[in-house]
Amino acid sequence: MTQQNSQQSALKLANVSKSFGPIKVLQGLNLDIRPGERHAVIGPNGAGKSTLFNLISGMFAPTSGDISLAGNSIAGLAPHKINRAGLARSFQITNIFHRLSVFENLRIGVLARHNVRFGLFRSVGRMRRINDETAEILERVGLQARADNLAGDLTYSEQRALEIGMTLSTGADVILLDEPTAGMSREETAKAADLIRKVTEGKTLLMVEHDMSVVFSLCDRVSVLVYGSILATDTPHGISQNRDVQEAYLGQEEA
Ligand SMILES: Nc1ncnc2c1ncn2[C@@H]1O[C@H](COP(=O)(O)OP(=O)(O)OP(=O)(O)O)[C@@H](O)[C@H]1O
Repeated sequence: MTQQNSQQSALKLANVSKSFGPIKVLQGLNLDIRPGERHAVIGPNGAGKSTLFNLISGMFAPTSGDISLAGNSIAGLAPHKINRAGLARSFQITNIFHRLSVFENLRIGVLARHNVRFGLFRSVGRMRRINDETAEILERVGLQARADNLAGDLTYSEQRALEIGMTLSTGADVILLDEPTAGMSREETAKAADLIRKVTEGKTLLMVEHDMSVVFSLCDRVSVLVYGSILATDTPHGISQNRDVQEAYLGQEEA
């Protein structure tokens, strides 16, 4: 394994542990995500994947250890501060504003990026710039035809695309996606994987994903989380050949 210092990491977790009272959910977890890579975290149910994402995005503070973004510690910061520092997360449970239009949903992130509060457009020029940037994200996630529809009226997979657009709209360099293809048909899954590949170009992606076809087609590296720590990190092919992983996780499916 190559050792990298935190300067070379887009996101780094060093010896991170998290307990809820007596329950140790994560223990001595190390993870080093390189700039520009697409990285999946896989693991059995209850392994701690959601807890891991909650720590990175600031929903919980780690009990011990450090989390850094491009070399700067973010451990224990509030979610909006972590977002400002350059990390955006989409949620496993759809987290969009159903009564706002698709365009308005995307504009929220763009406004936040420019530090503008609702209704306080100070100039026509600024408003135009914000609307132009929103339109660009709308196009990137393929929802132009739905711009004026209420987000609540979109199909499920369109809502997931909107969610991805919302993570992009804040301008973050590091994107966390929590099971972005959960609940999709095979065809929708393939489309979603293509979309994720396209929109994360030049960004760093960390995703929790159960669908191994998505992991294999999309990700540069995979980390396997078992019982609250990382069992292995490798290329998808390396992971599929790893005996420890087969025994702990994949083996169950291949048996
Ligand atoms: N707030 C909490 N208080 C107590 N225990 C918790 C809390 N949050 C999570 N846990 C426990 O931590 C363990 C890991 O949960 P977590 O949701 O992180 O796993 P996961 O890998 O995301 O699982 P799944 O794939 O089923 O979503 C579980 O045993 C869960 O019961």
